[in-house]
Amino acid sequence: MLVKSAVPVIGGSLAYMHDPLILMRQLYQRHGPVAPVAMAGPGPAAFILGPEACGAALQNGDKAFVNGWEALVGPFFHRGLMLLDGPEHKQHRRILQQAFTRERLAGYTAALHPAVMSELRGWQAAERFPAYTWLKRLTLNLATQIFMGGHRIADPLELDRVNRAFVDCVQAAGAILRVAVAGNKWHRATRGRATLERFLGAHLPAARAAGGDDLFSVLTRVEDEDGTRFGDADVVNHMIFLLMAAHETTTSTVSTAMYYLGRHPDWQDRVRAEAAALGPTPTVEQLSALPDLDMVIKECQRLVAPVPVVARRVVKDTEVAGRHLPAGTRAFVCQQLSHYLPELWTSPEAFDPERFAPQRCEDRSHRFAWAPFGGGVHKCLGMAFSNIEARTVLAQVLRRFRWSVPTHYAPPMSNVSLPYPRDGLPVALRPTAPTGGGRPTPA
Ligand code: HEM
Repeated sequence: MLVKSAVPVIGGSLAYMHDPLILMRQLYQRHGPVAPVAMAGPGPAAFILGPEACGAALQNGDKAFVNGWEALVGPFFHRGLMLLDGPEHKQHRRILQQAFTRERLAGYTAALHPAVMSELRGWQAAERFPAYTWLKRLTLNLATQIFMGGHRIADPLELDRVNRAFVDCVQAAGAILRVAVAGNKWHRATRGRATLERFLGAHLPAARAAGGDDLFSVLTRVEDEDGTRFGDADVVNHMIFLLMAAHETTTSTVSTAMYYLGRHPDWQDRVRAEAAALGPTPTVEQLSALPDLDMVIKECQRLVAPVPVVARRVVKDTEVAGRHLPAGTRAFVCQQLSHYLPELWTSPEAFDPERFAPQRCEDRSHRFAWAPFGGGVHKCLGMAFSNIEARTVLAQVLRRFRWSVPTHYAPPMSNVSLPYPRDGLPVALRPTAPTGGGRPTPA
């Protein structure tokens, strides 16, 4: 029986929050690719470990798995694409894909440049510049501009309220107390979700009429090959989920890159040279052809996967890697462990972007050796957009600043929901061309 040999009850959740990688390694050593684990929540739970088992669960050959996100983020990201299953998921994905074509990407990218430039004007040289805190603010403001059309639809005060409501929804995903009690995270998120629904609902007719290139406008008119479009409620639900899916993950990638580039000035100089060769408003094609930056970003997503685990629920008895998984099991697919397995990667703890170079291709050691964007029918729909956004932000930061972190500094990570540096990632930030200093105060 799966739960019998589980690590002590609540042990799994606490051990995960302490250090997910240590927990995954221990379970893999003790149990192999399917490990029972006691995680907070109803019913038995198992970690799916190693590339073979992760691949099998993600590809879901016998349709035994459905998404398991509802209990974790469901109330606030209700009916987002990742929370749908079966034919309904397939149909919504088909329509949503039309919002992420190469042509649309070019439109979003053109809007990204001025927005990033304007955000970076607030960055100033400092000995302890909290890079993560500022990146988070930057990507949130980018989402408001690129996704919602920004100041076209609302004044800055209203947009601030919307941003706060959105942050409240995201924070509830990691709440320990998962019921609303006046003033707690769950309560704030419940109000936040209502604010977002009201805001987007009120602006939807204008977004439809505007026919603009921002994601909100685009979602009101995209259709699949049969001409099926989203209803108003679906547009709102997808917008709220997309804001969440895009924000934390891209922030994590860029912040991890700032950390490792701060520790490795040789790599920082290499990628700065690539960024410097770009014009101020590079196209999607130009941003896609930056081999050093590409390797750095992949390496950062390997070392700190923005989504270390994806959640599934077993709906009929099945087998993974020869191990029985009964219906009702909550399955956590741990792609982060695969990123550190010594049988797949040379010196997996080391920052070594060239492992992705054509002559080494360590990521091809197994189809699921490197899987920060998941796999199967739920594979990330925003992968291309996120790559362009991360490259745009990093290229602009590299052109304006150089930075470093102390030799033995490693950021203390929070793993309550998606991983982030609890100390805001302080870096010593200097302009590439000296223009004076100042002490930053993020809002
Ligand atoms: C570094 C950045 C990102 C990472 C690492 C990431 C990772 C992931 C992962 C692992 C999944 C699969 C979840 C599952 O299988 O249950 C996923 C799904 C998804 N992501 Fe991303 N994501 C990123 C950025 C984005 C962005 C920028 C967007 C949108 C603009 C986005 C939109 C989505 C959507 C819509 C899904 C659901 C796909 C489906 O269920 O069919 N993601 N993402």
